[in-house]
Amino acid sequence: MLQLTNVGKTFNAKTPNAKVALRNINLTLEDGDFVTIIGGNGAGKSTLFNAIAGAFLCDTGRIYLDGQDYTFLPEYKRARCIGRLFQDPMRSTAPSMTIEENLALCYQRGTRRGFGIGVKKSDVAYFRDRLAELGLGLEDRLKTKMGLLSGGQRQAVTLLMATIVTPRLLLLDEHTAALDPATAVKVLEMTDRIVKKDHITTMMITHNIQSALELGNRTIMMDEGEIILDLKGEERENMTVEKLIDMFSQKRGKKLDNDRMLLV
Ligand SMILES: Nc1ncnc2c1ncn2[C@@H]1O[C@H](COP(=O)(O)OP(=O)(O)OP(=O)(O)O)[C@@H](O)[C@H]1O
Repeated sequence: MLQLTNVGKTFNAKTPNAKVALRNINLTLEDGDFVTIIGGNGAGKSTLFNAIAGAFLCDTGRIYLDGQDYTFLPEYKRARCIGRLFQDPMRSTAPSMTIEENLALCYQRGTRRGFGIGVKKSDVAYFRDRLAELGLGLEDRLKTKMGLLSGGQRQAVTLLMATIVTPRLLLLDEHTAALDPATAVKVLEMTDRIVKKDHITTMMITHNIQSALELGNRTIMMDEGEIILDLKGEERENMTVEKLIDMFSQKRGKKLDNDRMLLV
């Protein structure tokens, strides 16, 4: 379970450039919740992920994951339990290392077998099986360097790397936004399959409102550092993109503004 209480963050505090990026965020996720997150430009979505992952310490509030207080834990320690994917698939991988070496690094980190890029023979069969599940034929390319893969293939392997040891929390920051539409659909299907199979508590930022309403079991909308809508159950099932945009305008007295947002 993830719990955020009164989390706040202001960048450049006490300067003319002060920017309140998170305002008093209160949020509880149950185990296995899959929450999609939408919001306009600068709403605070990535900052929320940075706060949870420990890219900086928050000014106020506390963060708990599975009962452990993460508030002051350094980022590298949180990374042992929090998987994170970014828009750029290369960000979390070593391009000059092979698929199996990249997977081995993540697998070893989880099982505390020490570091180094040695790949255990006994693990190779497991990697092959997990890669086969992706349905991209990558199980026969274990020795291919990550840098030679297409964007979609890389993101699929990155997803596997982040989940090869089941994380307590998975943060997906527009992880399909840089892919062509057909590949994005494939990677989203993979994501859904893995998250459901391993019952992973997941948060996914997306600029596609339709897929935000279709994937997962809950949708949060942010604006100006606040959570302004939290949809689940029947209300979410009956929600449409048009209704959501209307709700935003009514609540905030302005139009939803995101140059990358897909409104249809
Ligand atoms: N390191 C930083 N220093 C100063 N301001 C920052 C920093 N990181 C984020 N901000 C500001 O905080 C606000 C929230 O940014 P954030 O990146 O979280 O928005 P977002 O919802 O992810 O937006 P987008 O969809 O445009 O990526 C923005 O005004 C942004 O300029």
